[in-house]
Amino acid sequence: MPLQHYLKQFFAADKKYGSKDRRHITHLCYCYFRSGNALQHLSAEERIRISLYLCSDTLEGWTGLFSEDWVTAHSKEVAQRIAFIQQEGIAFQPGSIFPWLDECSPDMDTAAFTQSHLQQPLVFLRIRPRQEKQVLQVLENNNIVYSRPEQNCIALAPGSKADQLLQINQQVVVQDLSSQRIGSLFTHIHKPGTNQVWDCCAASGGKSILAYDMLPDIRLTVSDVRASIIHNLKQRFVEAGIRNYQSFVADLTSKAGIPRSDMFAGKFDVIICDAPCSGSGTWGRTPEQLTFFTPAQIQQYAILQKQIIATSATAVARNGYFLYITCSVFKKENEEQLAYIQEQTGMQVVASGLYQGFTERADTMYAALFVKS
Ligand SMILES: C[S@@+](CC[C@H](N)C(=O)[O-])C[C@H]1O[C@@H](n2cnc3c(N)ncnc32)[C@H](O)[C@@H]1O
Repeated sequence: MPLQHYLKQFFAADKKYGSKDRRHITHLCYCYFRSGNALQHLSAEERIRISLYLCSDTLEGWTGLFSEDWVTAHSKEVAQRIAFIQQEGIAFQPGSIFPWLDECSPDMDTAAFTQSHLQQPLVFLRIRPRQEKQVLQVLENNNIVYSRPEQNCIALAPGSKADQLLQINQQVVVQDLSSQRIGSLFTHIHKPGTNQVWDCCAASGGKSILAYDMLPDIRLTVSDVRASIIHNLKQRFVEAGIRNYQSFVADLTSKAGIPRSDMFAGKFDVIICDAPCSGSGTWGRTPEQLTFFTPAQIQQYAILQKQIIATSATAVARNGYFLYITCSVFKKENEEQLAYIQEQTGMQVVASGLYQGFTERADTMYAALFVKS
């Protein structure tokens, strides 16, 4: 169970905690998990205290937990906070926060990646076409502090109220920076006429809305193994103004899972395969995974991904495109799947790479775009 849901249930079951208590307990639990596997030799209390020191940009409200020299030495820079606690004799190796570095994509800056878990990622919004002026006006009128890492991207501090002031899905979509950058791969797609696009692991449609906003003349088909998430997608599409699309529920581990699979062969100009994965590029948002993840899961995901690829890739039309995406940092789910797709389908790589969002307090993702010439 995600920590967020666990805490919600915990607070609902015991009403004695006021809103400030809930906020503080939540913060301490998240700090505790952010240190991953690095401070496991300490007692829980001490681990919470040291993690709090490492993860906080400011000790305001918490100074009573630390001696005066610790408070004075506290820096805004994570690297300096790490250096200080090491100098104080606490055995802390940032590399142990995330102990599966050998499994990671070779291109990754592993030192920066492990350290990034000590900081909560930002919230990113994607401005939808023709909404920029109104969106910026709302942010300015409400004195919201933001930055723009990309023309259509708004980066906000966690807990910012901006999403309550804007029309979500209509004016902006909540979408991580790396997902937004993956959208630029759609600029490689050149095809006259209608683009038949199948988002085959659609969840609530984040990538579908991105494709809708970026590809001209698009006809969407969406599916997922979970009926409940397709229900959410339909609601979201209403808000996003997407009307003409087909949807169905399908388990793509085998062709038998697709209704009328014979109708699908070679039908789609673009297939988006945003596959189920370990999510290891997003653990800055769910740091409890650093404690509960077991490496055997990497292989399980890799098998599931291969099955989904094998089923969905047969539906790519001649001169069509296949976009494989994960939010994982593991090479078994990324580069090794690229090799598998090439080998199994003969499709050619147009572009591929790891989107190292952790350098900008965003998620890390992998994408590979193929063409079937
Ligand atoms: C990474 S999420 C997709 C996120 C989505 N594209 C977005 O942008 O919001 C992967 C999705 O794959 C779905 N999935 C898992 N196993 C599947 C299977 N066997 N067949 C089809 N979809 C599956 C999950 O239900 C999940 O919604």
